[in-house]
Amino acid sequence: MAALIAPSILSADFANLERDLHAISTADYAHVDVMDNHFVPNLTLGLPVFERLAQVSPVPIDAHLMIEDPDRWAPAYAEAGAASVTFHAEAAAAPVRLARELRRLGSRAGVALRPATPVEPFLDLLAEVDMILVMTVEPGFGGQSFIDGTLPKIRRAREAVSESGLDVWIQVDGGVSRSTIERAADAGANVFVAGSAVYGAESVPGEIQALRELAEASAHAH
Ligand SMILES: O=C(CO)[C@H](O)[C@H](O)COP(=O)(O)O
Repeated sequence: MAALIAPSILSADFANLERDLHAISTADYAHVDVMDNHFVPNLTLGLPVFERLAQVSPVPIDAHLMIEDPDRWAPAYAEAGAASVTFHAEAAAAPVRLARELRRLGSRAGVALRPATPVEPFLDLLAEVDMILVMTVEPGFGGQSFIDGTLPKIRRAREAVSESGLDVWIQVDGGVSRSTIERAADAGANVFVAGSAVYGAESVPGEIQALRELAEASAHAH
Protein backbone atom coordinates (compact mmCIF):
# COMPACT_ATOMS: atom_id res chain seq x y z
CA MET A 1 0.00 0.00 0.00
CA ALA A 2 1.33 3.45 -0.85
CA ALA A 3 2.24 5.50 2.20
CA LEU A 4 0.91 9.05 2.21
CA ILE A 5 2.88 11.71 4.07
CA ALA A 6 1.07 14.72 5.50
CA PRO A 7 3.39 17.15 7.29
CA SER A 8 1.69 19.17 10.01
CA ILE A 9 2.07 22.90 9.65
CA LEU A 10 1.70 23.21 13.42
CA SER A 11 5.50 23.03 13.39
CA ALA A 12 5.82 25.59 10.56
CA ASP A 13 6.68 29.27 11.03
CA PHE A 14 3.28 30.93 11.47
CA ALA A 15 4.66 34.18 10.07
CA ASN A 16 5.64 32.35 6.88
CA LEU A 17 2.90 29.81 6.27
CA GLU A 18 2.85 30.19 2.48
CA ARG A 19 6.62 29.68 2.31
CA ASP A 20 6.39 26.67 4.61
CA LEU A 21 3.56 25.12 2.57
CA HIS A 22 5.80 25.35 -0.49
CA ALA A 23 8.58 23.69 1.51
CA ILE A 24 6.44 20.51 1.66
CA SER A 25 5.40 20.45 -2.00
CA THR A 26 6.66 16.86 -2.35
CA ALA A 27 4.26 15.67 0.35
CA ASP A 28 0.88 14.11 -0.37
CA TYR A 29 -1.09 16.47 1.87
CA ALA A 30 -0.55 19.47 4.08
CA HIS A 31 -2.05 18.69 7.49
CA VAL A 32 -3.65 21.78 9.01
CA ASP A 33 -4.54 21.64 12.70
CA VAL A 34 -7.47 23.81 13.71
CA MET A 35 -7.63 24.16 17.50
CA ASP A 36 -10.21 26.23 19.36
CA ASN A 37 -8.78 26.38 22.90
CA HIS A 38 -11.85 24.46 24.15
CA PHE A 39 -11.65 20.95 22.72
CA VAL A 40 -7.89 21.16 23.25
CA PRO A 41 -5.92 23.64 25.37
CA ASN A 42 -4.32 25.38 22.41
CA LEU A 43 -5.39 27.84 19.74
CA THR A 44 -4.11 27.89 16.17
CA LEU A 45 -6.14 29.31 13.31
CA GLY A 46 -9.69 29.50 12.05
CA LEU A 47 -11.62 29.76 8.83
CA PRO A 48 -10.31 33.09 7.40
CA VAL A 49 -6.69 31.92 7.62
CA PHE A 50 -7.63 28.43 6.45
CA GLU A 51 -9.35 29.82 3.34
CA ARG A 52 -6.16 31.62 2.31
CA LEU A 53 -4.02 28.55 3.00
CA ALA A 54 -6.28 26.50 0.75
CA GLN A 55 -5.82 29.08 -2.00
CA VAL A 56 -2.03 29.15 -1.88
CA SER A 57 -1.15 25.56 -0.97
CA PRO A 58 0.68 23.55 -3.65
CA VAL A 59 -0.62 20.31 -2.09
CA PRO A 60 -4.16 19.30 -1.07
CA ILE A 61 -5.13 20.21 2.46
CA ASP A 62 -5.99 17.69 5.13
CA ALA A 63 -7.89 19.63 7.83
CA HIS A 64 -7.87 18.22 11.37
CA LEU A 65 -10.49 19.98 13.44
CA MET A 66 -9.73 19.83 17.15
CA ILE A 67 -12.78 21.90 17.95
CA GLU A 68 -16.06 21.67 19.78
CA ASP A 69 -19.28 21.56 17.80
CA PRO A 70 -17.80 20.29 14.51
CA ASP A 71 -21.37 19.59 13.35
CA ARG A 72 -21.71 23.35 13.01
CA TRP A 73 -18.26 24.37 11.82
CA ALA A 74 -16.73 21.52 9.80
CA PRO A 75 -18.74 21.96 6.56
CA ALA A 76 -17.25 25.43 6.05
CA TYR A 77 -13.77 23.87 5.86
CA ALA A 78 -14.95 21.57 3.07
CA GLU A 79 -16.46 24.59 1.31
CA ALA A 80 -13.15 26.44 1.74
CA GLY A 81 -11.44 23.77 -0.36
CA ALA A 82 -10.13 21.16 2.07
CA ALA A 83 -9.52 17.87 0.29
CA SER A 84 -10.21 16.08 3.54
CA VAL A 85 -11.91 17.21 6.74
CA THR A 86 -11.46 15.22 9.96
CA PHE A 87 -13.58 15.92 13.03
CA HIS A 88 -13.30 14.36 16.48
CA ALA A 89 -15.58 11.49 17.46
CA GLU A 90 -15.69 12.86 21.02
CA ALA A 91 -16.98 16.23 19.84
CA ALA A 92 -19.48 15.39 17.09
CA ALA A 93 -23.15 15.11 18.02
CA ALA A 94 -24.13 13.33 14.80
CA PRO A 95 -20.98 11.91 13.17
CA VAL A 96 -22.74 10.08 10.35
CA ARG A 97 -24.81 13.10 9.35
CA LEU A 98 -21.67 15.25 9.45
CA ALA A 99 -19.59 12.79 7.40
CA ARG A 100 -22.35 12.64 4.78
CA GLU A 101 -22.49 16.42 4.63
CA LEU A 102 -18.70 16.68 4.16
CA ARG A 103 -18.82 14.16 1.31
CA ARG A 104 -21.76 15.97 -0.27
CA LEU A 105 -19.59 19.10 -0.28
CA GLY A 106 -16.85 17.25 -2.15
CA SER A 107 -14.42 16.58 0.68
CA ARG A 108 -13.21 13.30 2.12
CA ALA A 109 -14.60 12.73 5.61
CA GLY A 110 -12.43 11.59 8.50
CA VAL A 111 -13.21 10.73 12.11
CA ALA A 112 -10.50 11.21 14.73
CA LEU A 113 -10.08 9.33 18.00
CA ARG A 114 -8.14 10.51 21.03
CA PRO A 115 -5.73 7.88 22.39
CA ALA A 116 -8.27 6.67 24.99
CA THR A 117 -11.28 6.62 22.64
CA PRO A 118 -12.15 3.11 21.42
CA VAL A 119 -12.54 2.47 17.70
CA GLU A 120 -15.20 -0.27 18.08
CA PRO A 121 -18.26 2.02 17.97
CA PHE A 122 -17.18 3.20 14.52
CA LEU A 123 -16.39 -0.13 12.93
CA ASP A 124 -20.01 -0.72 11.87
CA LEU A 125 -20.03 2.69 10.21
CA LEU A 126 -16.95 2.32 8.04
CA ALA A 127 -18.93 2.88 4.86
CA GLU A 128 -19.73 6.40 6.06
CA VAL A 129 -16.14 7.66 6.32
CA ASP A 130 -13.03 7.87 4.16
CA MET A 131 -10.49 7.89 6.99
CA ILE A 132 -10.02 7.04 10.65
CA LEU A 133 -7.43 9.17 12.42
CA VAL A 134 -5.91 7.34 15.37
CA MET A 135 -4.25 10.00 17.51
CA THR A 136 -0.92 8.67 18.71
CA VAL A 137 -0.49 11.52 21.22
CA GLU A 138 -3.04 13.53 23.17
CA PRO A 139 -4.14 16.20 20.70
CA GLY A 140 -3.14 19.80 21.25
CA PHE A 141 0.60 20.15 20.84
CA GLY A 142 3.44 19.13 18.58
CA GLY A 143 6.62 17.49 19.77
CA GLN A 144 5.11 14.86 22.09
CA SER A 145 6.25 11.26 22.14
CA PHE A 146 4.41 8.50 20.28
CA ILE A 147 2.07 6.40 22.48
CA ASP A 148 2.73 2.73 21.72
CA GLY A 149 -0.50 1.79 23.49
CA THR A 150 -2.41 3.04 20.42
CA LEU A 151 -0.90 0.34 18.16
CA PRO A 152 -3.55 -2.32 18.96
CA LYS A 153 -6.26 0.18 17.99
CA ILE A 154 -4.55 0.82 14.64
CA ARG A 155 -4.41 -2.94 14.11
CA ARG A 156 -8.10 -3.41 14.96
CA ALA A 157 -9.08 -0.61 12.61
CA ARG A 158 -6.95 -2.07 9.78
CA GLU A 159 -8.42 -5.54 10.28
CA ALA A 160 -11.97 -4.19 10.16
CA VAL A 161 -11.21 -2.16 7.03
CA SER A 162 -9.66 -5.18 5.32
CA GLU A 163 -12.65 -7.37 6.22
CA SER A 164 -15.05 -4.74 4.93
CA GLY A 165 -13.35 -4.49 1.56
CA LEU A 166 -13.75 -0.70 1.78
CA ASP A 167 -10.99 1.77 0.92
CA VAL A 168 -10.90 3.55 4.28
CA TRP A 169 -7.57 5.15 5.11
CA ILE A 170 -5.99 4.93 8.54
CA GLN A 171 -4.06 7.99 9.61
CA VAL A 172 -1.73 8.40 12.57
CA ASP A 173 -0.83 11.76 14.07
CA GLY A 174 1.56 12.57 16.88
CA GLY A 175 5.15 11.60 17.57
CA VAL A 176 5.60 10.20 14.05
CA SER A 177 9.28 10.17 13.08
CA ARG A 178 11.90 7.91 11.52
CA SER A 179 12.01 5.98 14.79
CA THR A 180 8.23 5.35 15.10
CA ILE A 181 6.77 5.34 11.58
CA GLU A 182 7.58 1.67 10.93
CA ARG A 183 5.62 0.56 14.00
CA ALA A 184 2.60 2.56 12.85
CA ALA A 185 2.86 1.26 9.27
CA ASP A 186 3.32 -2.28 10.49
CA ALA A 187 0.12 -1.96 12.55
CA GLY A 188 -1.76 -0.86 9.43
CA ALA A 189 -1.61 2.93 9.12
CA ASN A 190 -1.24 4.30 5.59
CA VAL A 191 -1.38 8.09 6.16
CA PHE A 192 1.29 9.64 8.37
CA VAL A 193 1.18 13.10 9.91
CA ALA A 194 4.51 14.44 11.10
CA GLY A 195 5.12 17.96 12.37
CA SER A 196 8.35 18.42 14.27
CA ALA A 197 10.10 15.55 12.45
CA VAL A 198 9.56 17.21 9.06
CA TYR A 199 9.88 20.90 9.85
CA GLY A 200 12.75 20.30 12.27
CA ALA A 201 14.75 18.33 9.72
CA GLU A 202 17.82 19.67 7.98
CA SER A 203 16.24 18.81 4.63
CA VAL A 204 12.43 18.96 4.58
CA PRO A 205 12.03 17.12 1.23
CA GLY A 206 14.66 14.61 2.34
CA GLU A 207 12.72 13.88 5.52
CA ILE A 208 9.43 13.46 3.64
CA GLN A 209 11.12 10.95 1.34
CA ALA A 210 12.80 9.10 4.19
CA LEU A 211 9.51 8.75 6.08
CA ARG A 212 7.71 7.58 2.93
CA GLU A 213 10.36 4.94 2.20
CA LEU A 214 10.40 3.61 5.78
CA ALA A 215 6.59 3.36 5.87
CA GLU A 216 6.38 1.67 2.48
CA ALA A 217 9.14 -0.81 3.28
CA SER A 218 7.38 -1.72 6.49
CA ALA A 219 3.92 -1.99 4.87
CA HIS A 220 5.29 -4.26 2.13
CA ALA A 221 7.13 -6.45 4.58
CA HIS A 222 3.96 -8.22 5.75
O1 LIG B 1 -2.54 17.14 15.89
C1 LIG B 1 -1.46 17.43 16.27
C2 LIG B 1 -1.23 17.66 17.70
O2 LIG B 1 -2.45 17.61 18.29
C3 LIG B 1 -0.39 17.56 15.31
O3 LIG B 1 -0.63 17.26 13.98
C4 LIG B 1 1.00 17.77 15.66
O4 LIG B 1 1.53 18.80 14.88
C5 LIG B 1 1.89 16.57 15.53
O5 LIG B 1 3.16 17.01 15.84
P1 LIG B 1 4.43 16.09 16.01
O6 LIG B 1 4.60 15.37 14.72
O7 LIG B 1 5.51 17.03 16.32
O8 LIG B 1 4.11 15.14 17.14
